[in-house]
Amino acid sequence: MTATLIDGKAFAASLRQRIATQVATLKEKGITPGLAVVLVGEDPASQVYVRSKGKQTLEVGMNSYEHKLPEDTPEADLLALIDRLNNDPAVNGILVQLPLPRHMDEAAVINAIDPAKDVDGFHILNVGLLATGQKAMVPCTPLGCLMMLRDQLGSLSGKRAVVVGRSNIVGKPMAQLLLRDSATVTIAHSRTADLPDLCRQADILVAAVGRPHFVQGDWVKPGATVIDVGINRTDDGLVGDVDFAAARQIAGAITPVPGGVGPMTIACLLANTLTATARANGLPDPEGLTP
Ligand SMILES: Nc1nc2c(c(=O)[nH]1)N[C@@H](CN(C=O)c1ccc(C(=O)N[C@@H](CCC(=O)O)C(=O)O)cc1)CN2
Repeated sequence: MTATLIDGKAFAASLRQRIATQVATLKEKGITPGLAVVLVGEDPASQVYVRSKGKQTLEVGMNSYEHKLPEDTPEADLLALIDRLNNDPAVNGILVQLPLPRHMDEAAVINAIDPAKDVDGFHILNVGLLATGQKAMVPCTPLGCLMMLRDQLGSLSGKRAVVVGRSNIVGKPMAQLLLRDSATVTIAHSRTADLPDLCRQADILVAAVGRPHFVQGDWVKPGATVIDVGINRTDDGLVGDVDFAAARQIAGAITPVPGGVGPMTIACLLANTLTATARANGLPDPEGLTP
């Protein structure tokens, strides 16, 4: 038996459709959500992502503001731009595309963003709110994974989840979200002892280590749901962190790369922008877009 494919591209398209409907309702009230995306430098992948973000923002009816700065921009100039965006009432969401050039202090830049406009959910305040189970802005990639998991499995309560990867952007917030849904969560990484054995106990296996085909097929528990967050450019093209061909023979359901988690990242960015806009205007959180 081969696993069910979790189609992130289709899921993201239907999520964007729901967001567009809710944006139209807001616009009837005279409110148009605005998302500002800042790109520093010319990293080719980042340029593609920023272009997609701008295009999809406009497609759902929001205003898009793009700021492209040269690679050698002084950090002070970036911080001054963030300050302007923090104080601009037309801007509800601010995102600084990562990675930043090496001369910049990523944490200082992220923490300069107004937490209420931090649609990436990377600000230290949002990290703390999520960790303590309070209303936060939630990082887009883990939020997208959670939506797909809930859709696939219904309740996550009592499931054993293993998250392979401990990054601030994916691994740690993913674990927080799974825990919030009452899964039993282990965060593992490349130095975890007996990692294959640990993964074989997982009903939900999330791979976010950034190493091509790191998770082998025989690490997967029969019937498990496998979420592959990896985006690795190799000579064989774009591949995930999971050996997809082998894992799909054993898993119950699995996300492909490309076409799995990736498209959900941008759809959830739009969802977060809508949420930030609603909160800024004293409205209830939009239906089905927050954890
Ligand atoms: N400020 C941020 N920076 C970065 C984030 C982020 O969430 N916030 N995440 C990644 C890059 N990223 C969005 O910015 C992103 C990555 C991948 C995709 C995607 O749709 N991938 C496609 C394949 C596209 C391709 O060919 O490259 C897929 O998986 O199907 C969207 C967004 C790092 N930086």
